[in-house]
Amino acid sequence: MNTLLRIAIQKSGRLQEGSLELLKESGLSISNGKDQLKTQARNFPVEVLFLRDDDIPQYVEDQVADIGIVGENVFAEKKKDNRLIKRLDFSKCRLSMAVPRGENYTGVQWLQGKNIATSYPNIVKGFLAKHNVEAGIHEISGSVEIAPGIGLADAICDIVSTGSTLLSNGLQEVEIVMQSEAVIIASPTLSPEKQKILDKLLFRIEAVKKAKNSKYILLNCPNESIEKITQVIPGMKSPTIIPLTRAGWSSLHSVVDENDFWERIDQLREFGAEGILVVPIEKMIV
Ligand SMILES: Nc1ncnc2c1ncn2[C@@H]1O[C@H](COP(=O)(O)OP(=O)(O)OP(=O)(O)O)[C@@H](O)[C@H]1O
Ligand SMILES: O=P(O)(O)OC[C@H]1O[C@H](OP(=O)(O)OP(=O)(O)O)[C@H](O)[C@@H]1O
Ligand SMILES: [Mg+2]
Repeated sequence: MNTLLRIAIQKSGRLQEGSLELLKESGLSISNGKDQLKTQARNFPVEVLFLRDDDIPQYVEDQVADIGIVGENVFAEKKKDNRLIKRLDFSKCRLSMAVPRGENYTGVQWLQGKNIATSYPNIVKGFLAKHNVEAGIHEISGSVEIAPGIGLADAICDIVSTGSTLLSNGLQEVEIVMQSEAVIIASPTLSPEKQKILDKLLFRIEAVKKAKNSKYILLNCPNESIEKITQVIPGMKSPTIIPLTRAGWSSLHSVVDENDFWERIDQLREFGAEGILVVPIEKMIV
């Protein structure tokens, strides 16, 4: 029988779309019917399991799944026998402490002797121990932000992204406990056949991730600026230079990092670049 790598992803929720999109952009042809909990890629030796995200670390530890995509917060909370093998740049959020607005929060010591509602008791325990604070932990599985308002707790520790849930529940964020994003976790041991499939998949994922963080850039510039512009956008090896029919001018093609994109554009314009075109890159193999 042919070996299949089993990948567990969230059935529905905040991670589902990003996880499926990543696998599809990596060239895997996957059909996901509404109530389908298991499917095999048509063109790659992979089987996808659709599960509750909280259960994924256990499935990976038990080797029911070989790898899984979860939030780093869930990986840290569950403390299962999993390896974190790749950060994926989506579902970015933070796990934060929040207290009712209007409370005079003076620092972590404020939490001493208080009650904290959270779905992440292990992470909160670790945070409190690190700061030598003793507090009660009230574990609830959802709608955590409601807890102070109904007298269930003095503070909460939950996921924050835009902060709008905190705002609409009259809470203020006071401590960032951890930053999180979607990650790939793997069981500690994989057979050589499965490891080979995983390596192939990780290579593709890296190409997709790099492409998302980069843009292809084309511009026209006077020949005397080529050297300076090359220093600003060196590209993968070096830019491509194509002479224009207009004497003394060239077209320069390169790759630019999404993160410092606007800064680079300003520098390029200073050096006389004109007709700048910026286009997305679909895959990038270095
Ligand atoms: N507002 C947000 N912005 C960005 N990422 C988020 C946000 N909320 C949650 N996440 C990330 O997505 C993960 C899944 O969140 P979701 O709310 O879908 O979980 P859930 O309700 O526990 O789902 P399930 O039904 O699978 O148990 C979280 O563990 C976190 O890493
Ligand atoms: O800072 P914000 O942008 O408001 O996001 C934070 C909220 O997002 C998540 O809940 P979600 O909306 O996924 O609903 P859930 O309670 O069903 O998990 C999380 O549990 C927070 O409540
Ligand atoms: Mg869950």
